Amino acid sequence: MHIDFVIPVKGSLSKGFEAYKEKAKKSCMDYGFHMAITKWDENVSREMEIMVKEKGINSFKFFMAYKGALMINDELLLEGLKKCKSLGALAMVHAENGDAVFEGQKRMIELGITGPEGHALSRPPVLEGEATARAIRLASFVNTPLYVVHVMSIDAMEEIAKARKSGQRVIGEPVVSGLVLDDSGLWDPDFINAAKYVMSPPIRALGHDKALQAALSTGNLQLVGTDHCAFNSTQKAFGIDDFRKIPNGVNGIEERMHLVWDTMVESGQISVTDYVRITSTECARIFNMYPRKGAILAGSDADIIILNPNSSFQITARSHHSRSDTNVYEGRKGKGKVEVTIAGGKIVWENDELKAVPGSGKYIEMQPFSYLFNGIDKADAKYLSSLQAPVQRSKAAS
Ligand SMILES: NC(=O)NCCC(=O)O
Ligand SMILES: [Zn+2]
Repeated sequence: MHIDFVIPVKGSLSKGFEAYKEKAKKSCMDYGFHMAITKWDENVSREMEIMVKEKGINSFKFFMAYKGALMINDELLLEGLKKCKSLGALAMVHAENGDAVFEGQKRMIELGITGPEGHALSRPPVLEGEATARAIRLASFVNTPLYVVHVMSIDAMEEIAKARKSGQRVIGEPVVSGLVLDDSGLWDPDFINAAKYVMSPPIRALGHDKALQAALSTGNLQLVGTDHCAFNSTQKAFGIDDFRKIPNGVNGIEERMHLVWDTMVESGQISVTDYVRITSTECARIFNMYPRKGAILAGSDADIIILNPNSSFQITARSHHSRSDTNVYEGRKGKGKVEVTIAGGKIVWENDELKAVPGSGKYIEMQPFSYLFNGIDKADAKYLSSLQAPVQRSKAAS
């Protein structure tokens, strides 16, 4: 199953939902949606309610970056966190300080750095760490769970680890690109090669990848996503003279299971059981689909992969199934290959051949109030009873 991000259409969540349902009609796999919240008014608040109560959406993404486009400020984030809490929906954040990124971009352009390396230089790890810390503190203030998407740096990961250690319900999701790549590709003299690595937060310098892997293996980060958002080289070339115009995003959906196995299990950093947890079970629990998804049990959906640890893979744009002409993992080889995929009890991938029928994927509704909300009401009640306020005072002037 895949959970995609819906962007509202002309500010309307319902229109966004319908547009994505339409696009998904050809889906070969089961799918669900997270919904982005990019502005705030009564209508958005009402529509969030409809999305949760009638449309099967139980998570909303707030962008703390992309100033002038998707970015929301702290006031809106607070409104969103409160609304999510009341609905039992999970608040997700794209955590970068958008105002500072804007400043960093101006700085790079003034220095004459207009190529893809300017993308990484304009939004360093400290800006990801700052926004992650801020979102965590605001979620703590509201007392609602928080999910940090595409954790790319040590700075952000350490904020999540610290909050979890203090007992806060924060989930940190690194993505495959952050786990297995470093930023050197952004300095490639060939623009198209360099531009394919542009995503946000940026792929970081060597060292962040290993630290994120370690955090996954110790449980400081909880699961691995992809943030799959592929653009071909023609689309990436929109930013040939200005890195700010390069569309953000990299591929990963086809590569995730192979690369996580090779990087985490084959290297001995995690067990096979942990591999199942960080690629499947944890996601199903967080988004309240367990045990329908994320488990092999009587009554579950029978979505299963058979991965041969002795078989090897090689990734290349020539043989991948994406329509994009580039692959950010080009040339990468490793151990552990998915040889068979079963969806809903039927074989949909075997002998390197896709047997899935377009349109056979079902929309999976996700219910609110996952396990992350257990006990939140009790903590709120405890907080209220601890206030010793309001103090009853006599109105008479002394
Ligand atoms: N990660 C990335 O660059 N994807 C595009 C949109 C987003 O920032 O989530
Ligand atoms: Zn994002």
